[in-house]
Amino acid sequence: MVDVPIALQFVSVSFSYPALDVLEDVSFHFHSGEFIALVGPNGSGKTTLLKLILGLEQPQKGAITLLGQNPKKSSSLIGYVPQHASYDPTFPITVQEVVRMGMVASTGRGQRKQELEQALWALEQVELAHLASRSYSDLSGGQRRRVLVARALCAKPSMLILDEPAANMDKESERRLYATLANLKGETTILIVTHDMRQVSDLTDRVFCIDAHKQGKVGRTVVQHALEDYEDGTKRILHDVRLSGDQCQKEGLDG
Ligand SMILES: Nc1ncnc2c1ncn2[C@@H]1O[C@H](COP(=O)(O)OP(=O)(O)OP(=O)(O)O)[C@@H](O)[C@H]1O
Repeated sequence: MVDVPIALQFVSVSFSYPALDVLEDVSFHFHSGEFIALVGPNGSGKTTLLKLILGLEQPQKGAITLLGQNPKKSSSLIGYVPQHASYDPTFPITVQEVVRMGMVASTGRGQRKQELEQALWALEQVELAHLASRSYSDLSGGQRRRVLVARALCAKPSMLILDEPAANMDKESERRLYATLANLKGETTILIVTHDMRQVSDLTDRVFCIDAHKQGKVGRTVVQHALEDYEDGTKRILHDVRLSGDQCQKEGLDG
């Protein structure tokens, strides 16, 4: 496992908006193939951290490496599943067409057949291939979220980032979504961002919390906490057990 490459690394990163220090002296990393949860209370800086990962904002201090490069260069290797995707319900678009949007940048004309096959493959991953020709607006909220996962998977990303994936979902939709993610675990690096500070999915290898400020600092930092298995199949975040943000779960994985 020593050779598993680092997927994302923050080294002493600080970021402020003009009148607000959000993140200060943040260092953590995780490896390819890991299933990572990033949690933080409302307003703590989760979206800001995602923007930094996706290269949409630049840190004032420190360095971020995503898949071995500056995030601006590697963000095309990321499949991003937003919390909400705005759409016009009167616009007649099928499920398959929504999924194919995930490939707009990667394929040119004349590759329609390959695009269709890839879209179908992505829909199979989320167990919705049977709805490929259905209108997107006819789907339930939970099904739409899984279509967005398929859209992100379509371009075969190296890392999947999901923002509050189970927000407003019923239990059954949530179970199906996590069953999809369980199938992807290990093959794709997965980062899930949520504001639930108590627990994470049992698929989670490690959890990073956007936490209180380090002494003498104004912005928040990121701390790795230990996890404990709950009886209901989730994992509880042990806030009183802090691990170094650079401590890997597996012996010998570090570096
Ligand atoms: N463009 C901006 N300019 C100035 N301040 C901002 C900007 N975007 C966010 N903030 C502030 O930065 C802090 C962190 O915001 P951010 O959206 O990253 O938090 P969050 O953890 O994603 O919150 P939530 O869970 O509510 O979505 C908040 O205090 C927010 O008001």
